[in-house]
Parts: sequence; structure tokens; C-alpha cells
Amino acid sequence: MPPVLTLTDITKSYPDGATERRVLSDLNVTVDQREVVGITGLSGSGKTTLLGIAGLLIAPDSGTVTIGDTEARHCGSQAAHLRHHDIGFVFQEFNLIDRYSVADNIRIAMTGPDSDARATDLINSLGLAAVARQPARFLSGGQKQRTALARALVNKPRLVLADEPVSGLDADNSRIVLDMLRQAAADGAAVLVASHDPTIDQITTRTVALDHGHVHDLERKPQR
Ligand SMILES: Nc1ncnc2c1ncn2[C@@H]1O[C@H](COP(=O)(O)OP(=O)(O)OP(=O)(O)O)[C@@H](O)[C@H]1O
Repeated sequence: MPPVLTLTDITKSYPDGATERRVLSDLNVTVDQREVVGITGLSGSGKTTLLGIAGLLIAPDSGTVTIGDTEARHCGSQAAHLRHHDIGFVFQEFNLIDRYSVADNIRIAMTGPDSDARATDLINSLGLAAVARQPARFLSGGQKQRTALARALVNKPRLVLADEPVSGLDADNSRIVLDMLRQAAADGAAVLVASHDPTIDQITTRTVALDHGHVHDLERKPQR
């Protein structure tokens, strides 16, 4: 079976005044089913850019993103289909719709016939039942993060991408978020997580470090 995610020879630069700044250079990463791969690196090393490219939100300058055996484009209907059905993205800034309730923020992402029941399960298991009808703007940071996670997981995506998912959370919220990501992998997803927070090591099966645009394998733990 091919990896769920294959990034091949990815290069990305951003404009920097009159010149360009290269953030990712000929970068190669794979994530298999049931793996939780951590991405570490200094602030500005390109972790969010890497996740955005993997999530088909940012187009690389060169290189390819393959989801399963499908070489993905970053625009058009194929990209939209992959984003909705195959990829769950937990954004660093949550990206919730402030005026929508917790339940509606999750519902707008739903695609499958079982999603309603799945949304209810996630609301309950993430401890969000008491605030399910509250507009997202009234939530605490931990409640927003749990809502964002539920939205990312509601369609049982085969690829989960999470950007700093435990940043700023207390120990209880961190544990809940990490347990859900670990469970997503145990259920068969490939999980790629960018984090500065060492608590992420509790769930990673492998860690890669981003350094000057390249990735280095740091460790590989035994598969669960
Ligand atoms: N849209 C953009 N236009 C120009 N430069 C950008 C853009 N997005 C990111 N950058 C720059 O690219 C570099 C990598 O940014 P990125 O957000 O990917 O890093 P990061 O490792 O996720 O950082 P952090 O850990 O602080 O979130 C930074 O220097 C950033 O300023």
C-alpha cells in the first residue's frame, strides 16, 4: 500500500522585498497509514507552509503532493474533493466561523451519510455537549481547539494535518486533543503534526526536523 501522503521534491519560496526567500528546498516526506509524524523546527522554519502544501492549501513552486495513489493539484475540483473528503486540517488559529455554533462549525464540514452521528459522537467525546449551541466567538481557547479538531475528524479523513494543536492548552485539553489524534491514527489515518510542544512526543511514532528548508529524520519509534 502506498503512503497516505507523499511529498516529493517540494520547493517553496516567498517574496522577500525585491528578492525571494526559499522556505522549503527539495523536501521529501512520507506519512503512512497509522503513523503520527511530528514536525519540529524553529519558528519560521516552514512547518505551517509544509502542512499547507500537504493540505492542498498552498501551491508549491515545484514538486508533487500525492494522496494515496493520486497526484494532487492545488486548485480545481479534484483539490476541493480531496480537501473535503480525504484531509482533515486543524489550523493553528482554529479558523472557526465565529457566529456559527460549535455544532454548525462541525456540520458545515460533513460530507458522508454517517456524519451526523459522528458529529454527535465527537461533540460528546470531546466534552463539547454543554457548549454545542454556543457561537464559536464565546468559546475558550481549549473549546475552540476541540471544535476545530472535531471538524477536522468528522469525515474520518485518511490524512489528518494538525498545526500546533496543543499550543496554549492546559494539561486536560492537551490530553484530550492528543488522545483524539492518536485514536485517529489507530483507526487508520495518517497524521502529520507540527508542534513546538514536547508533549506531542507522547503520540508521535516518528519525528522529522525542518532545518533550512530540508527535513531530517530524528527518530523512529516502534509502530503501535
Ligand atoms: N504568505 C507569505 N508571504 C510571505 N512570507 C511568508 C508567507 N507565509 C509564510 N511566510 C514566511 O515563510 C517562513 C516560514 O513560515 P511558516 O509559517 O511556514 O513557519 P513556521 O515554522 O510554521 O513558523 P511558526 O513556528 O512561527 O508558526 C517565515 O519566514 C514566514 O515569515
